[in-house]
Amino acid sequence: MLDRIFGGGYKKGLEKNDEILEFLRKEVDEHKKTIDYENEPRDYIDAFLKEMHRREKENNLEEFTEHQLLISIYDLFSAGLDTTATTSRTFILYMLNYPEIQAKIHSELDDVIGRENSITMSDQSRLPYLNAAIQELQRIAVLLPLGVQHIVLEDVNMEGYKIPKGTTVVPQFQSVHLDEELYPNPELFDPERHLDKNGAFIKDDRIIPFSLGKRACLGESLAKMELFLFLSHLLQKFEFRPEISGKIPPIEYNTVFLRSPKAFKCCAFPRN
Ligand code: HEM
Repeated sequence: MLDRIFGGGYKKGLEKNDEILEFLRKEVDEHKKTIDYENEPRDYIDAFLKEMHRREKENNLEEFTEHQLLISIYDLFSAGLDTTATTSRTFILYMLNYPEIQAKIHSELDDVIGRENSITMSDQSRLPYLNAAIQELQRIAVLLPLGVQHIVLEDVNMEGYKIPKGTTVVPQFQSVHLDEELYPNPELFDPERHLDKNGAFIKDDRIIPFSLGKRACLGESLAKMELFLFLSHLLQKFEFRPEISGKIPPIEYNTVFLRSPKAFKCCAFPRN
């Protein structure tokens, strides 16, 4: 039935799913052969296997099963890879469309870090313009326009609306991120929105790309670190220009689960 709706895509999806799980199963089997239960875990799989091992002795595995291990690795990769990669791709697209902003980030990086020094998280507070550009990116990109569905556990009254227990709710980040009362001319990429008159970075708690609450993104701090380190290093080393001079790729998205820029080409020139 689902295949008739999705034109064969559902079956193919399930097959791909099995291939990924098989790949992960082999990794777990390799770990089982080489793990040293007495020593520090080498990685997440070791840590999980160690906990399984400890619980096996107590006959209390609960959710620490091998299936759960496979699914949680799958979750971490599927939630963690495309999200940061797509956000980075969106950033490059904006740099092509806003060369004057790219030039400002270049100049801040040159002044504060230089072109040869490696950038670490301890440099973050010294790069207010870059932080403002990343916050603006996460506002305007609206990476997950439909968030993740949740079910209301009890009756809720919200600003006069009654949401009965059991209702499925779908957060819409764009209703805040692109609200023109909060962000005049919301489609304009403008890092200056997030700087005070002295050029200091202002953190904006209304921008919530990682959602809120108990089920908010598990990888938020990792993702923020990744974005800062990837994007700062990319712009420290490269200048991004359109593939054909003057032909700037338009800001257009494909939206499935993620809002992802349509494929575009560009050139990365080393900044020597
Ligand atoms: C720019 C990067 C990212 C964005 C914008 C993002 C955004 C989100 C959002 C909106 C949710 C749904 C929260 C909810 O249900 O209300 C979520 C869930 C989740 N994210 Fe991320 N994410 C990013 C990167 C990552 C990374 C790097 C990881 C891990 C390596 C990760 C792991 C997860 C996991 C495991 C969940 C499910 C949490 C749960 O249901 O309890 N994410 N993320």
